[in-house]
Amino acid sequence: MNSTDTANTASPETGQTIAAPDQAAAGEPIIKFEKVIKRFGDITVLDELDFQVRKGEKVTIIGPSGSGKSTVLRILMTLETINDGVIHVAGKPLWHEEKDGRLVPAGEEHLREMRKEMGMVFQQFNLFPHMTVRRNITEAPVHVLGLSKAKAAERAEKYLDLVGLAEHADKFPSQLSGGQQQRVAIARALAMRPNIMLFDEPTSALDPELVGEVLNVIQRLAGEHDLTMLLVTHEMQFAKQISDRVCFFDKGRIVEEGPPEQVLVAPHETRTQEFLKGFINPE
Ligand SMILES: Nc1ncnc2c1ncn2[C@@H]1O[C@H](COP(=O)(O)OP(=O)(O)OP(=O)(O)O)[C@@H](O)[C@H]1O
Repeated sequence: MNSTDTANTASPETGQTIAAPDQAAAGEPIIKFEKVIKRFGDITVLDELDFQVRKGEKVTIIGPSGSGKSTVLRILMTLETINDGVIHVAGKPLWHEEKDGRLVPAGEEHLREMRKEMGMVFQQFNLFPHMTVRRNITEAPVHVLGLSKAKAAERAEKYLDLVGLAEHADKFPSQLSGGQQQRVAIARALAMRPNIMLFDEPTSALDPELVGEVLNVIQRLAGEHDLTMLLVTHEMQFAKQISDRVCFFDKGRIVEEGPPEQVLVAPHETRTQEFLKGFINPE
């Protein structure tokens, strides 16, 4: 199928036929959710979600517990499937692939390729405890990207330096503070050179005095013009500083979105106003 063709597609889970959008047209957003439905049992977590992120944009998702924020990131990272709808990442369907001119549910190889677009930083760091910091960072570049050990080690050094941990390469995660572990996790994600970085409440497992060092690293990354960032956080002041756009999620839909000065400081929607009452005003 060329870039102007359209085709009918089967939903990855239901097999239902859905219309396929145009591929990779110029100026397309790097992330595009179209009428995405995600259910866990009887609960509809994403309810026909339409959501887009442009290349290089820094977008923060806020919202009450259970509103589907983490699910959006986990679906992008292919850790959760979708029940219906279509997602495009970098102009390609994420959960579908082309076969004989039709979009069909994606196979493992397609998902593996698509994952290379994204790096994710989790709440709980998720480092390999039995590997040194260096090995945590070189593992995927060697085994997934096929880099030589020497090249991967060079990369690890570069990104450890970026997160201010160059001298800790030979330590094990248990020898580091939570803030340092999270910075290693950021270096590990960056070492795959993703176009998109996903952050899922990266500071919520940290003691308050360790939050700043992680936010500083993320803030520095936000200065990277080409890196697209999608961040779930409850750090409203931080969201205000780094975001081009803030999306307020509730019950699997975007209730309000716009520049941080609007959504976080002078929200239009009552639900956004109610939610933000629980936080210190980020003005
Ligand atoms: N693997 C799963 N199995 C069953 N239910 C799940 C699963 N993952 C998430 N859920 C449910 O989906 C809903 C949305 O979860 P999600 O983690 O996306 O919310 P969230 O907005 O990120 O919330 P929080 O701020 O508490 O992390 C919740 O009701 C949650 O219990």
